[in-house]
Amino acid sequence: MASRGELIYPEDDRVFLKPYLPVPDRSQDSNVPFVTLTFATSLDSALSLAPGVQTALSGPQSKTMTHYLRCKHDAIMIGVGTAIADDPSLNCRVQGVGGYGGEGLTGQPQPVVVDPHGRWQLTSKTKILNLAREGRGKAPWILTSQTPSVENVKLLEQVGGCYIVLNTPTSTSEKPTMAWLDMLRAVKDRGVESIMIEGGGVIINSLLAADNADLIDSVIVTIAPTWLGQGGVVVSPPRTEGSSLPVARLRQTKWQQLGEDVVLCGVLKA
Ligand SMILES: NC(=O)c1ccc[n+]([C@@H]2O[C@H](COP(=O)([O-])OP(=O)(O)OC[C@H]3O[C@@H](n4cnc5c(N)ncnc54)[C@H](O)[C@@H]3O)[C@@H](O)[C@H]2O)c1
Ligand SMILES: Nc1nc(=O)c(N)c(NC[C@H](O)[C@H](O)[C@H](O)COP(=O)(O)O)[nH]1
Repeated sequence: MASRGELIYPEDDRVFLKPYLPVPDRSQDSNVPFVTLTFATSLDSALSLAPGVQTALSGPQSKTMTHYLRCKHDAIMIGVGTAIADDPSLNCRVQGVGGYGGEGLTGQPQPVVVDPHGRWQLTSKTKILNLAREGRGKAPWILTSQTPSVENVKLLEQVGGCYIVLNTPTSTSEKPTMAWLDMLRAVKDRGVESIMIEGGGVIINSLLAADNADLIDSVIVTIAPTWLGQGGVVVSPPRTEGSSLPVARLRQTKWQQLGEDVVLCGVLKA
């Protein structure tokens, strides 16, 4: 019996997800990891009420599914917008899969934050650093394209995290500047065989865009029965200029009701 606050993911539900999970050794010949794109969305395709606002969409069952997914991947990636908005933990909190609360770090995903322009100011109160200090999650890697601040490096390295500086051309504007292939190769070079990419909007929309969608192996979306309304952070990837075709379509789809939500799984590759 689980005590209060513990998450449990039933065996039957695990079977449903299996075809979409990373296959051991599958990507050994590849120079990028197995990529699962996963997020929770409203009926109007919103991830949150507004940029910078953390918005609970998943109910308890689908939230547990997300945590189970975390333990099935070597790494978990978010954008700096999400890091700043959510002050996330990025650990797996499902009972019995290892890693949380005294079982060491086995089974915990490596958090990776995409922060090309060094927007994320770490402090002694940053949740993920404290969790790493307490052995309840791994210390993050931060992918950046510019030299990080001395203060941030110190706080990060104290708990075992690091910056990974990618030598891609930078711009002075706050526009994404790092190529997906370079980011995924960088983590693969450090031993990551599988990664789940959780968001937010800029991350998801740029990954789903035509040039990058081939990098995605699986898509697992939680759809919550709610409309967040206009002004939210929306999943709606850009269409190739001049094209009147849809950006992407899922194949091999399966749907599962989890509590009041539905979980949609599929693949993008033919
Ligand atoms: N519902 C969900 O599943 C879910 C998941 C994640 C985040 N969220 C929410 O989404 C919101 C944040 O979304 P957002 O769009 O503002 O931020 P984001 O997390 O997508 O981060 C955006 C930033 O990440 C960097 N970035 C993204 N793609 C990049 C690329 N290809 N190359 C280089 N840098 C890149 C850039 O600095 C960009 O400004 C928050 O409100 C958060 O709570 C919801
Ligand atoms: N599955 C899911 N359902 C949601 O309703 C929601 N808001 C998110 N958001 C995704 C986001 O990437 C992380 O859930 C947060 O950044 C917080 O992560 P923690 O729980 O603190 O580890 N994800």
